[in-house]
Amino acid sequence: MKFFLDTADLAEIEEAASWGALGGVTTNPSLYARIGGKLDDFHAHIGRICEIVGPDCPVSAESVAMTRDEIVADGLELAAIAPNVVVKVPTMVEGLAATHELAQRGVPVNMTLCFTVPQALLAARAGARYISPFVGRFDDISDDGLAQLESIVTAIGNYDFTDSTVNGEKLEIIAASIRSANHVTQAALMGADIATVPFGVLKKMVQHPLTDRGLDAFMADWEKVQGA
Ligand SMILES: O=P(O)(O)OC[C@H]1O[C@](O)(CO)[C@@H](O)[C@@H]1O
Repeated sequence: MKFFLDTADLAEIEEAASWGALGGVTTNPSLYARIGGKLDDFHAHIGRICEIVGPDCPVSAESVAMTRDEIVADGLELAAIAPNVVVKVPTMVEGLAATHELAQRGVPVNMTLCFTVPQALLAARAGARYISPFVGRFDDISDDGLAQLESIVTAIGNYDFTDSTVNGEKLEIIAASIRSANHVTQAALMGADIATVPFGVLKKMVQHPLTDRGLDAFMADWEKVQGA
């Protein structure tokens, strides 16, 4: 499993990148609004993220257009920011058509707001590079987000999907809307390719009380050795 950071916050991205386990970044309009982002700085901000993570880490930037032609135009502009930009497109009819065209023009697409197996299969058929099923938002409405993710992982895994770009990259599933380290564990066990996690969850993934307790004991014993 690869880990993407789900944030538009440059300090969080810099910190997570320094840990050496960061595989990419996902942003969305809400995350950009959360850091006080301004419309006319959006492209430059995505460029800064791409620079921090380097060319091997995909950075998802979302189109906010609603028609296929506008999404394609938007997507081409976003893709021109840096070679590692992935255009995020909502799973809807106009989004499918735009994904198909963008992929054929060599632009990798991450289909977002994906909740069901039929949506995921259509996104895959349209040529998406990534599909982002949301886990936490199902939990928010008293449904089982992990069970929904598992259905999508199983259904997509029944076929051999590649995206529609020239090189035909393997389609990857991004477990999105992740709320806890346990979401990550379960997503990995069911074989999701990627988890995109908020920085708070990434920090929790490193922690365990037995690690803390063991470290305290080792440090205390080492003090004894030094005093002997
Ligand atoms: O439910 P949340 O925590 O807002 O997460 C929404 C998800 O949507 C995405 O835009 C999907 O890629 C991610 O950025 C995020 O994981």
